[in-house]
Amino acid sequence: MNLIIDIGNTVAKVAVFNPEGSIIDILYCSNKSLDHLCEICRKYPIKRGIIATVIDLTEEVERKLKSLSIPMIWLDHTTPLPITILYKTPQTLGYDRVAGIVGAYTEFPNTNILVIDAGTAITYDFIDDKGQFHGGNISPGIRMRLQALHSLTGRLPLVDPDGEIKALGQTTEEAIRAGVFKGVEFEMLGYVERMSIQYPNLLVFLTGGNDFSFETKLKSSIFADRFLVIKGLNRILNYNKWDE
Ligand SMILES: Nc1ncnc2c1ncn2[C@@H]1O[C@H](COP(=O)(O)OP(=O)(O)O)[C@@H](O)[C@H]1O
Ligand SMILES: CC(C)(COP(=O)(O)O)[C@@H](O)C(=O)NCCC(=O)O
Ligand SMILES: [K+]
Repeated sequence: MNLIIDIGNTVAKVAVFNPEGSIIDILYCSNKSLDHLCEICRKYPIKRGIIATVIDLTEEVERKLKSLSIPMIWLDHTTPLPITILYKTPQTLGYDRVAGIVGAYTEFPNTNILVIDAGTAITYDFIDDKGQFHGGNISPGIRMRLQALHSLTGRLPLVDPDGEIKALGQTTEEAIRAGVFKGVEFEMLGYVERMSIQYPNLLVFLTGGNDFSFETKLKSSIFADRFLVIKGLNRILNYNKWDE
């Protein structure tokens, strides 16, 4: 079994994959403590693992990871990948972005793909049908936008993301929630429409912890897969198998 650890800015995902590449278990953990790590390692016969992080690890997490008795890959810009990275600063590129792209390209090789990862931040990443990752863009996530409207203004409240999303708000709360969610939706659809013109056979993946319900025509051409990043990490781990 493979142990996959994806540490994001909000939450860590700890998953177990079987040799056939199916997810056997996945737990959401604190990215400050990896509180479920020991539990999942006791429960399954883990043979090897991979970890990708976009934050500096706490001492507690470092200690827990170093205490694992299995070989671990610490994904960085030197790790061999099944794709080509054309990004000009691979050493600062987020490993969750790399993993998401690998996950998508593994599922649909030789295809132009846009991966949208709506997490703490929202990332838009493009890989071409030759397996070359061209780069992408970074945009504030849902909670970040709600937080910014509250923190960076005098009177706006901190609005909960859960609630009705109207086309046009008629209260302050509705106006903020609609402004954030519709803003994200139109931003995403703008990327999809613009890139679909440049790459007619473009496939679009939507992943990340935020839930979206698209009410527009493009909904059909978007593959939603919450587990794209961990699937990509599993692919990278298997691509670097050393005990064969
Ligand atoms: N169980 C959860 N824990 C934390 N955030 C969650 C959860 N489920 C959904 N979210 C939302 O998704 C965002 C985190 O997205 P995700 O991609 O899972 O995390 P990260 O950005 O840390 O990789 C949060 O900002 C929050 O809006
Ligand atoms: C853009 C991100 C913050 C997204 O992380 P997440 O929202 O998944 O926590 C992360 O990919 C990151 O820290 N990137 C480093 C900068 C770059 O990718 O160029
Ligand atoms: K993420």
